[in-house]
Amino acid sequence: MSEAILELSGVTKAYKRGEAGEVQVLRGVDLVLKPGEVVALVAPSGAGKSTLLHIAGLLDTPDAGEVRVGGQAMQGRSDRRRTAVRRADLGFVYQFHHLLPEFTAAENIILPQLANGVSRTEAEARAESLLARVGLSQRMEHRPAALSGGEQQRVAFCRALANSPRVLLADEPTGNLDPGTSDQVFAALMDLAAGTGLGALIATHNLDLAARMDRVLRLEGGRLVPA
Ligand SMILES: Nc1ncnc2c1ncn2[C@@H]1O[C@H](COP(=O)(O)OP(=O)(O)OP(=O)(O)O)[C@@H](O)[C@H]1O
Repeated sequence: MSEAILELSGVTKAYKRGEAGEVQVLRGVDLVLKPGEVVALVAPSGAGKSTLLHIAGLLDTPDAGEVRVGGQAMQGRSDRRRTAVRRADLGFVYQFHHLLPEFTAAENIILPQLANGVSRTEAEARAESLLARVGLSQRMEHRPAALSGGEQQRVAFCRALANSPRVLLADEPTGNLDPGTSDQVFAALMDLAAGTGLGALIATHNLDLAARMDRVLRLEGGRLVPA
């Protein structure tokens, strides 16, 4: 549908495995993500979730098939164009958040905005507002090492949303958190997503969490099927 913010069709991907030939990980993945939809991606370890998220996030290219972001086909686009779309339209959260340790929580959210051409004043205001939405106003000037795991992960969500992406892609974002903290981070995500039209594709092994999202898709035999 034209209103899709992220669309994958017939996406395939294989990796070479030395002498042993190749492993076909994705065999025709179809996905339509609409604005405001939060979709869980579940699959056993090794099924290809990270591969799929990397392709959806324009960090890797499929062997065949199409990826569209905001209706724009990405196939055959230059690296420069793909990077521009990735910066403007996509946000990422990883299990291990990769916050920059030498910078404060606020700076971690400000820097990606400066890289995207936003003025410092605007970037600071956005960082402040995002951190306030996840209850971290009092932690803005702390460095990651002075924050708890849940706090760091909330900062990572804010950073992913710093440039107001259309789509958030998250790989096991609550995997290293205890259940209470994981709930807290998830609630923060839903709060941030609500009303902004942000769509999210979230890989998780946590089936309780998955069940609270709008839809659950399972990666099975290299394809996505409703769970
Ligand atoms: N660069 C690569 N070269 C060769 N094989 C790879 C490469 N990346 C991934 N694979 C293989 O592709 C398959 C899918 O890997 P992927 O990391 O996408 O799975 P996953 O579902 O994210 O797993 P997990 O839940 O354990 O993170 C695995 O068999 C993996 O070994």
